[in-house]
Amino acid sequence: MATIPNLNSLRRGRGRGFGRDVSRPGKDQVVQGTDNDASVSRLSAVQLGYLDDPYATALTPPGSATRRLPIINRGRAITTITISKQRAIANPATGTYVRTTTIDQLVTRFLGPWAPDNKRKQIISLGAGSDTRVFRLLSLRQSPDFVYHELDFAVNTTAKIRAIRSAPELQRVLGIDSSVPEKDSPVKVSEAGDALQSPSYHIHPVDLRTLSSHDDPAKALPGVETDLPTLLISECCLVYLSPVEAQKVVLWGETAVPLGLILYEPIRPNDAFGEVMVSNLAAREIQLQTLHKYASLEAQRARFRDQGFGDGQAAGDVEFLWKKWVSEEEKDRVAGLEMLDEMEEWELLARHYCIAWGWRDQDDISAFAGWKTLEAQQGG
Ligand SMILES: C[S@@+](CC[C@H](N)C(=O)[O-])C[C@H]1O[C@@H](n2cnc3c(N)ncnc32)[C@H](O)[C@@H]1O
Repeated sequence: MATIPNLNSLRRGRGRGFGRDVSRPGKDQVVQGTDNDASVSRLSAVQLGYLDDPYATALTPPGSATRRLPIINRGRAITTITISKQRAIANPATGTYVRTTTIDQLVTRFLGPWAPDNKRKQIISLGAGSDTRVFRLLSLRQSPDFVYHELDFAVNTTAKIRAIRSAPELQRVLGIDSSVPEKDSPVKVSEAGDALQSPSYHIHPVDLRTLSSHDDPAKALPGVETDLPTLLISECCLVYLSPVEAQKVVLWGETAVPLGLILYEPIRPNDAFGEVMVSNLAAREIQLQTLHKYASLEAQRARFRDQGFGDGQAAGDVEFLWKKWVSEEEKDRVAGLEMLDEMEEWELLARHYCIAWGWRDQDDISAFAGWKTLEAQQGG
């Protein structure tokens, strides 16, 4: 089986004082474990035909595959509880159909159609966990016109690199050829097995809370280029940081301009469904630290304005995105996959998750031009 060369030549962050993972046992372990929810839900959605993702199996821990409820496959969710007739599904990590396809659309428009002379772009995925997006993108674009960085705690980056080492389909996408001597391979893995570097894809073991102590992203994260149009993605990640820490991560990202930001987060914690969602999470010792501060679509948009995005911000909850961004043909296809008899429940659930996106073009660079025509939701 092909393996990734384990070269000692890659210097890791440890001991060099930059953006390294200094995570703490206990609370951090619970947060790190939320990636498992995300990967299991992704695999469930793939196995049932919601998503076409040939990399989901390889990146889901063996033996953890479970079939999720239909409303979770279509939308997203967490542990089930009964409030009168309604169940608050509250899984902090589930990225499935609506969220995945919506973020895919934003990412595709940011990258633009592939062309040999495309200006390179950069994507930084915060708390990427076992996400498969980079593999899907690399397999679609003949010659990558982007560089993709994934950041997460070392325990999760190590697990991901281990999965890559044992999955030929992932290695093929990265251009790893087992017949090529290690020293000539374009893919380098750190001695500890927690960092990976290649021309188009980097995995960094880093605690996001340490990033803001470094002004220079290129020094904090090897391979980050500060002159490329850059998109930060947080799929249910910044919500685990305190509001101040989360803001510092975005401000840190500003040093690479122009900057775009996509957030996928729960909202509306103060109605009956939201309260149960919060208490379900608390039972798992999970606290979504920014949830009450950014509790509505309007609060999410204000968050972007406060962070200097001005008018370049928009948001929609999952119910809106399903209605407006998914074609009728695709809705019919998805509707035929599973019986969904909990329509009210689905809508309730879908109103409690949102995607917010913001962009800051500079000097008329049009990296985010494709976002400006997308329909966003008005109101709170
Ligand atoms: C709910 S999972 C989402 C994973 C992935 N973004 C997805 O949607 O499939 C949250 C991820 O954020 C990571 N995370 C949370 N806080 C972090 C921090 N301070 N530093 C690095 N990673 C963090 C967790 O380890 C976990 O992998």
